[in-house]
Amino acid sequence: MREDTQCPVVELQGVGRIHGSGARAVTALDGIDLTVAPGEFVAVMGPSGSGKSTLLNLAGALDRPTTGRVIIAGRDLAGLDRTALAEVRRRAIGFVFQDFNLLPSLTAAENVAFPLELDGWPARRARAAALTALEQVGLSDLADRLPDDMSGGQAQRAAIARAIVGPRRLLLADEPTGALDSTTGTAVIGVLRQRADDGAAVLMVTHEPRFAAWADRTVFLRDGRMVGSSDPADMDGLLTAPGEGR
Ligand SMILES: Nc1ncnc2c1ncn2[C@@H]1O[C@H](COP(=O)(O)OP(=O)(O)OP(=O)(O)O)[C@@H](O)[C@H]1O
Repeated sequence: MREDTQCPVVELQGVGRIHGSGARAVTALDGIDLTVAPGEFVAVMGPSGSGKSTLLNLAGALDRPTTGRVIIAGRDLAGLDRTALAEVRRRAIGFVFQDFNLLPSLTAAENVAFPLELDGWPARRARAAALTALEQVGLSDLADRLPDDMSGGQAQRAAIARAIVGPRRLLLADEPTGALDSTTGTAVIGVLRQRADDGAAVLMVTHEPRFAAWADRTVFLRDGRMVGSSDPADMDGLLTAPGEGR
C-alpha cells in the first residue's frame, strides 16, 4: 500500500502531439515531461491554443501521443488496446470536460451513477454514491433533473460530481469553473482540493490565478511547451499572449 501511494498516478515522458498531417499539421505539444503524484493538485495554465486541453486528453487516455510515453497508474498506454484503454478511463479517471458531456436523456443522478453502473456497481449503491457526490457539489436538490433543465453552472457541477464519484485515482478538469459564479467556483475548487487531500491526483486547466492558487503547483504552457512551473501569484505576466484579451 505504501509503495502504491508513492507511485505517480500519471506520468508524461517527452510527450509530443501533432494534430493533422502534412501542410495542416499542428504541433499542439512538444517535449512535455509531467508527473502527478497521489495527493497532488496541479494546475495547468497558458494562453488559448497553448495545448492545455491536448495535455489533459493525453493524461486522460482519450488521445495518444505522437511521441513520448503516457503512463497511468503504472501502465504505459502504448501497450494497451482500445478495450484496456477504456477500462483505465472508466476505473481510474474522472474527467470534467469543457462542454460537460452530460447524457441528455439521463437525470443528474443517473449521469453521475452511470460510470459506476458501467463498472458493475449495483444500481442502488451507484445511486447512493451519486447522491453523495451531488451533495458535495451542492446539487442535491437537482438530482432528478435533466441536463436541459439545468443552468450552465448546474450542469457543470453535475459533470464535476460525475468525475469525483467512486474510487478514481486521477481527476482531470478542463476549466471546471468556467460556467460558475465566484462563490460556486470557489466551492467546487474546494471539492477538487479535498479529493487531492484524500489521495487522488488532480490535474486542472484554469485561466484564473486565484483558482490555480489552490493547487500545489502550477505548470505553464506556451505554444505546446512547458515554459514554467511556479507560484501562480508570480505568473500574471505569462498568462496573456500578445494581443490576446484574457
Ligand atoms: N483535433 C485537432 N485538429 C487539429 N488541430 C488541433 C486539434 N485539437 C487541437 N488542435 C490545435 O492544437 C493547438 C492546441 O490546442 P488545445 O485545444 O490543446 O489548446 P488549449 O490551450 O486547450 O486552448 P483553449 O484554452 O482555447 O481551450 C491549437 O493550435 C489547436 O488549434
